[in-house]
Formats: sequence, structure tokens, C-alpha cells
Amino acid sequence: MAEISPSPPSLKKAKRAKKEDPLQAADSRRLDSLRWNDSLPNDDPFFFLAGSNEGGFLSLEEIDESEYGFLGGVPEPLGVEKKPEGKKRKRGSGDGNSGDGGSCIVQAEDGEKRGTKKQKKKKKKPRDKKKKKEEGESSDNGEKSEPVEGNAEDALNNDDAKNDIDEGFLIDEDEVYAWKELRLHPLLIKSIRRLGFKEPTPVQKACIPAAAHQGKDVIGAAETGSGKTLAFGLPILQRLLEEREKDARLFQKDPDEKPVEKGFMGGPLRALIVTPTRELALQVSDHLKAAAKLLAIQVIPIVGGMSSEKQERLLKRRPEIIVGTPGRLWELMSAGEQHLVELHSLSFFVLDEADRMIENGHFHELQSIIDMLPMLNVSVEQSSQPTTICKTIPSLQRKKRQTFVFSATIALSDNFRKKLKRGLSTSKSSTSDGISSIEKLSERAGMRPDAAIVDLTNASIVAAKLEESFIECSEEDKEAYLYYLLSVHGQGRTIVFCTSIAALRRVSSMLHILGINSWTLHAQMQQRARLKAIDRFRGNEHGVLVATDVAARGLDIPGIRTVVHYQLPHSAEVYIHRSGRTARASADGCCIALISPSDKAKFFSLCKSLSKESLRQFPVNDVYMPEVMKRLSLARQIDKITRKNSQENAKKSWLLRNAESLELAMEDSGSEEETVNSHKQKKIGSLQLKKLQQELNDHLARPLQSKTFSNRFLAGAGVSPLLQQQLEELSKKNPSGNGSSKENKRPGFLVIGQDCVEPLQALRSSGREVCVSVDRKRETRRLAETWKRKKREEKKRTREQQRKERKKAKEGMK
Ligand SMILES: Nc1ncnc2c1ncn2[C@@H]1O[C@H](COP(=O)(O)OP(=O)(O)OP(=O)(O)O)[C@@H](O)[C@H]1O
Repeated sequence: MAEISPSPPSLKKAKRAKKEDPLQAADSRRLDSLRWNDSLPNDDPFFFLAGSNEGGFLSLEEIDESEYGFLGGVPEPLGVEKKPEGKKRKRGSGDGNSGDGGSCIVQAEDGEKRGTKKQKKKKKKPRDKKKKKEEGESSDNGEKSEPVEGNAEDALNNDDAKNDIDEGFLIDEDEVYAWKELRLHPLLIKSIRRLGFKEPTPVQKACIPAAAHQGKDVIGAAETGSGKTLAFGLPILQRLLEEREKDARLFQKDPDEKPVEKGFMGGPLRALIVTPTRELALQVSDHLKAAAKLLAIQVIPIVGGMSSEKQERLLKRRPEIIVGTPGRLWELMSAGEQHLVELHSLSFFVLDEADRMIENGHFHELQSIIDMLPMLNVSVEQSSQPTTICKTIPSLQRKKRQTFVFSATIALSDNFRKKLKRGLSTSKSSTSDGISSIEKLSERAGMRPDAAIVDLTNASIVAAKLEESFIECSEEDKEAYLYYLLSVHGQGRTIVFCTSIAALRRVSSMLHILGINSWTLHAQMQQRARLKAIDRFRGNEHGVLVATDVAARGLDIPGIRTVVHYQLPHSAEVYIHRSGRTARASADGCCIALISPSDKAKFFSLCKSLSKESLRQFPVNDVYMPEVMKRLSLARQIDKITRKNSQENAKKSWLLRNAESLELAMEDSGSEEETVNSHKQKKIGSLQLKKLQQELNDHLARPLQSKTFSNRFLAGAGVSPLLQQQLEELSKKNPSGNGSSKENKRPGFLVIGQDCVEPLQALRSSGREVCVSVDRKRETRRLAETWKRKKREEKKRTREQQRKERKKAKEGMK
């Protein structure tokens, strides 16, 4: 096992490596070859790659003017064989509704009308049903297309609905016996078959019986991507369905009692789910919507950054389940929004990502929301305020409220683990630390001492199929290594996490200049832009998202293969959540931390908190680094000039604006000579920029390869799917079709290239295990000090002994 070196590797190594035979490096790799005889319109065979952009931009309609939703929740069944019709989803096709796991859907105001038309069409063309239904699925986030007319039983009795239900199952009935063992309602089983989940995940297996059948409160801790949303979502739906059926039976017995309004008109609020981020709320809401698809139960998201009026309109429909962020929820509650303050029938209160909720920025609003919840020992009649809407509260809804608290990192602290084992009732609450605050909040929300505690996290807490690694480099070289990762191993979706928005901006600007398509996500962005970024990232199979920790929790996007920690997070919890964006459910994935000398102390303590003794070092092939550094140096120069220009322009326009507002005429303060000079400077600057851009374009037009290769051969890593496709297309072109003469035709041209290897493969094949558990230097120092102390003590003891002996001898002589 090697030891982490005290200083970052020098890039001289890269230069040395340049001289090595690159074929040796490519030896063990699979080589693909492709021939073409086409005549090329340019001397450079790769001219056509310049400026090419992979990935389609999707169009979104105006959020504030339309219904919105986030189809991330329509879950991608993992490890499940789908029937062919269920599989038909395009990847990165540029269609906003066709991303793998769905996408952010915006539905225009006339959604209802369109929805009705679709239904009519369905009857006429039964063969189109499936297709239309899929479309309906991806647009059911809007208020008007909810399939919630009538109750669940009506839905079953309805022939059309029956046909709808029969379609779209991804798995057969006999395959879901593991779910049936959990005694879930038949309609829920049908929903699960549509989602394509063959069996419950361990956390679902553990939570559903306790929450749905024993009516217990639950504290749930399980790894990221383990299906916690349904672990609390299914018990909620189960209880609402059971109560609805019992109510229906009761009403038949007592014809005087009016049934509670159901279906389209909703009813009192039954479940309130609070999440720390808007994206997560939208995602959880869509996940539950998908699970409640056949149940005539309404689920809506209430989040900041969206039109309040629209959300108030949605609330007028009295949805049974609300998923929201503390800020907007409290804003509406404190404004007296009827549906949100009439909480007498609330049966579930859920804190998702509970440990994040107690951090600054959420705590006070959350506390205020919790204080609005009715006391559990007060009877419903006493606690409810008189209302005009809720005339009758069925007796069955008067059961105790259940509280669910979930997170992947709730049990990270040993103390909390111990406390969980001892039980909540015995713990003393204090507001001084976060752990106690979770307890305090849970108790305040009505969590009972006999709550079921489900802790399925292992010592390191990260997802089981996640491969963790690091690259040691200097702070300045982080950009180079990131570019290396994205261009040499740019397979699958990648999230690059930055801790600061300034770093995020710099990284994304560099990637942009270097021709790597990426999107950004941070808290200072408008909500519409945030959703758009996620939507586009989701729609691109090899997309790159540069994000702050706003994307660290909960985001469930299929196909994220790699997470890069460009800057280390502030806590182990955030590291776990960031890394957990990959290797979700049954999939695998890898994360790579870029560690500069100043990150080391943080990195060691992170490894210590996660009980890591060793970690893999990501294998970097140094032959690529000279070219990487060249491109980066050009990109940096371009960035510098562009920044300077835009700063000057901003300054100028600020001056002009202010002068205009003060009705002052702007005069050129400088002399004629100064003006001429400044013009000259500008001209030189723009010429320099053009030159640099051209030079960079020339480099980018060639696939990344080591300097020793001829341009007529591509070899080594770096033949991305995009390049592969472009080469294939070019090779298919008919030479006579473009009117070129025979003399102009190139001779047979051989392209040798290795399939782009994704980081996880590279890590598995040549990642080197490095000891990270202890800072060796510090440990050696500590051992040396202990040894010296022991020596000192030994000497002292010997001296004491000698003194005593001398004394004895003196006394003897007397
Ligand atoms: N029983 C199941 N079988 C297969 N896939 C499932 C199952 N339940 C949920 N999933 C899928 O697993 C993925 C992760 O689920 P979910 O988002 O609920 O995880 P999580 O534990 O809440 O993760 P995080 O801690 O990161 O928020 C989702 O895409 C979901 O659709």
C-alpha cells in the first residue's frame, strides 16, 4: 500500500511521460478501427469537430405562466427488465419530456383542454393509447391533468380506467410477491407494477410494516439512493386508501352522514412532507404522484421561487398530500392560507433530510410550522377551528398523527446512534447541538417514544456500490485534472461539486471555453433557471452539471456515473450526500475528490469521520497532460481578456446609467492622445483574443491525444461517443455525392481509437489503494515524542535510584 505523498505530483512527470511509447499505454485497451475513403473538404480531417456541441437544449415554457412539475420522481426502475413498450424513452434527444428519468415538465395554461382532447382521441384510436398515456404521464404535473375524478373504487369500476390500469405494467403480478408480503393495498401493488419495482428495498421492507400496519412513528436512516421516499410514501398512501375504504363502508351504514369530498376536490390536508430544497420537494412530490397515480389522491409541491398565486390556486383544490420547503410553507401558513392552517386532520408529518433541516436557514421556519401542528393529546373537535369547507371529519381520520424523520446521515454521529438505541424518551434535549435539535424537533412534532428506529447505515455510511477515489494535485492544476477527467473519461453524466459560487463560475466558464457543454446550479439562480439546468442535464446522456451543495441532497437523476468533488465539502454529511448522487438504487458509480495541499487536513479528518483507512488514487495517464495544459493555458488567457472586457463594459454602462439618471452629459475626460491609445489597446486586445480563440479551436478540433501521435491516427483513450458517431457518419458519405474529383480523394485512412472509458472502469482497472487513515508524519512525530518521554522518565528513575543508593551507602558508612 502506498502512502499519500506530502506534495502534489509535478507536471514535469507528464512531460517525461510524453517521451514514452504511447502504444504501450494503449496496449491493454480495446482498439476500434474505422476506415473511410471519403474526400474531405478540409485538410484537417477533424475540422468538422470544431465547435460541435453534444446534447440537445430543451425548451421550457414560462414557469410563472404555466403549471410546472419535476418529473424526476417518475422513477427509473433499476435492475428491472422492462417490457418493450415501457422502455421507449429517448436519451438526450432534445425532447424535454424524454429524458431517462423524465424531466422538468412545464405545462401551459390550457393543459386541461388539451388533456380532455387527448382523452377523446384515446377512445377513437385504441392503438395510440399507450403512446398517449405515456405523454399523459409525463405531463401530469399540472393541476389540470390530474386523473383524480371520483374515488379509487370508482376508478376500478370504470372500464376505461381498468384498461388504462392494465396497460403500462412493467412487471407481472407473480413477480411482486415480495411486495404482497408487506400487505399493501392492491391498488398500491398495481402502482408498483407500473413503476417496475420488483421488490422492496431493505429500508422499505423495514419501514412499511412498522409505519403502515403498526401505525408507528419512524426514524429512518439508510444509504443514499436506497428508496427512502417510498419507505415513508407508501405507508401514507396505504393508510389514506384504507381509511377511504372504511369510510365508504361506514357511509353505507349511515346514510345521514355525508361523505368527505374526495377525488378532484380533494379533502383536508392529511400529510405534510417538508424537504430542505425546492428541487427535492418537486422530486419527492412527483415520486409520490407516480405512486398515487391510480389512487385519486392529490399530491402537490409548495416551494419558493414559484408564483405564489399559482400555488394558492393549487391549494384551493385541497390536496391531501403536500410536499414543500419550510420557507414557502411558512409564508403561506403565516398568511393564513386555509388549507395549510386547517391541520386538524393531518395524519402524517414527515421531515425528509432531517439533519439538513435543523441547520441555519431552515430551523426557525420549521419550528414555526411544527408549532402550528395540533397537539396530539387534544381531541380533533377541540383543536379544529370552525371552517366552512370541512363540514365533517370522519372518525377514522382521528387516529394519531404519525411522524417520520428520514435521512442518509442522521446516524452519522456515534452519539446519535447510541441515543437512537437507548430510545428517544430517555434522551435529554438541549438546543446546543444539532443532534439534540433533531430529537427536540421530532418530540415537538409529536414523535412518540416508541418510534421504530430503522438504522440501515454501515460504518462508512456511503452507498454500497460507490467507489471512492482522489487525485492529489496543486490548487492551480485542479482545472486541468477536471478537464482531463471530462475529456478522456467523459462517459455518462457527471456532477462537479464546488463549495463556493465563485469557484463554480470559474469552473463553468473554463469548461465553456474548452468546449465542454455544462450547466450550472446554485442557490443564487432563479428557480426557473435551476429547473431548466436540471432538465437539460437530465436530457443529456453525457451531460456535466457544475453545482454547489444545493444539488447535494436528494437529487435523483438516472445515469449519473461520476461525482467530482472539485472543492471538498465542509462536512462529512455533505460529502456523503454529494457522493450519493451516483451509485443509486442498484446502480454503481464513482466519486473523485481533487485534493490540493491545503485540502489535506480536511481530507484526513473526512476519512477519519467515515472510518476510512485507505482510498483509491484515481489513475491519471500523464501522456495527455501536456496537451491538457496547453489547452488550459489558452483557455485561461481567453478567460482573462474576456473578463477584463466585460468588467470594463460593465463599468462604462454603470457610469452611463448613473449619468443618465442625474441628467448629466458624459464628456470624454481624457486627452485625444489617451483616447487614441485606448482604442489601439482595444484593437490589440480583440486581435489577440481572436488569435487565441483560433489557436484553441485548432487544438479542440483534434481529439485529445499525446503529442507523439500523428494527426492521421487516433489512438489511446478519448474517442468519445460523439466523435465515434461523427466519424461513422463521415465514412458513410458518398464520395461522388459532394462533387469532388477523384484526385482530391484521400487514400484509405485508419482511425484507431479506444472506446472512451468511464472513470469507474479506469478506477477499477488501475486505481491504486493509498493509505489515508492517518497522517503518517503526525503519527511518526507522536511516536517519537512518546519514545523521548519514556526515555526521560527512565533516566529520571535511574537518577532517583542512584540517589537513593548513594544515600543508603552514606548512612551505612555512618
Ligand atoms: N423498490 C425499489 N426498487 C428499485 N428501485 C427503487 C425502489 N424504490 C425506489 N427506487 C428508485 O431508487 C431511486 C432512489 O430512491 P430515493 O430517491 O427514494 O432514494 P433516497 O434513499 O431517498 O436517496 P437520498 O438519500 O439520496 O435522498 C429512485 O430512482 C427510485 O425510483
